[in-house]
Amino acid sequence: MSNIKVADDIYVDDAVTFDSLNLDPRISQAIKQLGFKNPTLIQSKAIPLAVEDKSDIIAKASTGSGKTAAYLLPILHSILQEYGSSSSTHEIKAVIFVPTRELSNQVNEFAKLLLKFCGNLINVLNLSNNYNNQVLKTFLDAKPEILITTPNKFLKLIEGQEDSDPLLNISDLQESLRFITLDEVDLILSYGYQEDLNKIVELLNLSKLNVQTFLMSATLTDDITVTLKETFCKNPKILKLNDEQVVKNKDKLIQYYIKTSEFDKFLLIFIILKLNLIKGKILLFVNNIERGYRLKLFLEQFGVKSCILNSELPINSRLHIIDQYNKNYYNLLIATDDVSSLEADNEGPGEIEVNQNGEPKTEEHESKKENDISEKQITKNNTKSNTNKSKSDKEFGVSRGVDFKNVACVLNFDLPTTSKNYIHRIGRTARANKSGIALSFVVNSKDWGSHRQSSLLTAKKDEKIFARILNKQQKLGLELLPYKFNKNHLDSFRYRVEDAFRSVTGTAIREARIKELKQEILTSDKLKRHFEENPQDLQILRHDKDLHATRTQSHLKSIPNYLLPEGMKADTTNPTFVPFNKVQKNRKRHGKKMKKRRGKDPLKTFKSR
Ligand SMILES: Nc1ncnc2c1ncn2[C@@H]1O[C@H](COP(=O)(O)OP(=O)(O)OP(=O)(O)O)[C@@H](O)[C@H]1O
Repeated sequence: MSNIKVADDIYVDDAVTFDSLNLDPRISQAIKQLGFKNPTLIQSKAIPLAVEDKSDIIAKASTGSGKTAAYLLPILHSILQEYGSSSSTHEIKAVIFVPTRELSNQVNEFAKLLLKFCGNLINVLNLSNNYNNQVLKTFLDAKPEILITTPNKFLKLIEGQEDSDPLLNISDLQESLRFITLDEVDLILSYGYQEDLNKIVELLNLSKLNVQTFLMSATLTDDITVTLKETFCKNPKILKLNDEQVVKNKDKLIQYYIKTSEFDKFLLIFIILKLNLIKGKILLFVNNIERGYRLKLFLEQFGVKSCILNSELPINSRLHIIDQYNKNYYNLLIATDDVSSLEADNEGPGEIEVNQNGEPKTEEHESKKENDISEKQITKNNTKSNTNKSKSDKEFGVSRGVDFKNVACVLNFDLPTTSKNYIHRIGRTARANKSGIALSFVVNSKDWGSHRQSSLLTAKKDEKIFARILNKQQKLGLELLPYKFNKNHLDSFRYRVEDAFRSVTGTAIREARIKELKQEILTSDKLKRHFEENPQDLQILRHDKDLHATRTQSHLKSIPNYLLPEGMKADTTNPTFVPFNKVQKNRKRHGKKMKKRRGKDPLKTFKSR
């Protein structure tokens, strides 16, 4: 059996078996091997409609409800039915559009698992891999049955570019294409791919083709549905399976919040991590890349290891980080959920949009003269953090679609800028029958801007967004609880936290960012070939190494006994008491182990070819 995670019980449709769906036996065999016993609700509804009625499908179903298989299974089954046991000629039959490279990779991996027993009958090409034109041409000439791509990449292939002719021939495609999927369709649109999609539809002359479409998302507004329906579908079946499912899941996911000032977020995260208040793996979201490094460097001073994931890192590193996180190599992943690319909430009146800096746009904001000095400075800081945006990957996204495994807690260090994105972020935990918590820091409006270095533009609207989040969750019968802790403990740690925070200067952050980038580029490009040949070496390559961009203050790494809250203090009268910072001993042993391993570090022994 594969070690792939299975969907949460609440999504599974016990009344239907995979056998009753009469899928091709080669696929049924693969499904068995994945350990999937019954289809999920969205699968049991969508598959017969797609396979037997050949209907177009528009599906709105919760995160983690198995939407990927709901469109992949009918597509694979139909191609296999057409090919039978052999196919003399390969043809491009399906294009799966995704918003991000992370998702592209995930769909690719999943499709390959489903095709395990099909030999080379159906080939899949993941276009998020950076192939050069010659290699790409060779791959495309082999006519892989399924292309997984962002709309922009696909458009380049059919339109050609300044320096190259189109790599895909439109009339061939018009002849062969049978399926189009838009996965996480609303995100595809909010990533600015609408224009690309329009051009693709026009170039392919889609309305004249006999193509079956699948439009999938967890959050799909009626407006989007109407627009897409007209452009892509012919009499689609619309399946909406969200909200009741979320409600059923309410015992598994507990949502907390803490109202705080901006600086106290750093104090809180220090306490939560250093006092081990959350058990298990944490996926922490910040709203821009600079924040991620600031937090990493801040935590590093207390000996708290973390790993960074953002759009600036090369795609190979990003995929490797997600893979290692899923294999439990890291306890804390700091992911940048770049709010400038996030969509606005479509909640009717009071709807908000976000601008380049992640600042929610409102009429009031647009017209207001920004004459508040502190606000100007914060704007400058926040803008600076985005100046490298051109170098970052537009096709990056982790709050949507990515199947992070075993996340015990989603921690919104920075609150998202829309309630919709909140739903997507918290959907990364309490998956696959596991329970989880979501904890969100909400900045009090009155405190916003009072501490310039820790301030973030998007936090100015935290209370407004939070009200919307509460409202949306309440409609689903869910609640957000205040996270209870003793506020007096904050003050005893304030001095150390301020000290550590001061060391994380703008220069330190810039240096850390460059250092990590260089490290990751080296990892990504030069070592790619080495790792292809020696996959076992990948295990040694960790992404949570200290960046050491700040002055080291070793006294900060452990908490003196007198600062610990009652109950965590070492009981010197009791010889069996295990003190809070017992890890020191293990760390030594661990250190030895690492020393031994270091000899094998491919970064140190690798010779470029
Ligand atoms: N029938 C099934 N039985 C058990 N597990 C399943 C089944 N179908 C899919 N899964 C598993 O459920 C998990 C979630 O599936 P998937 O990623 O397709 O969900 P999703 O609806 O696309 O979620 P998101 O919107 O978060 O991307 C995956 O780990 C997948 O392997």
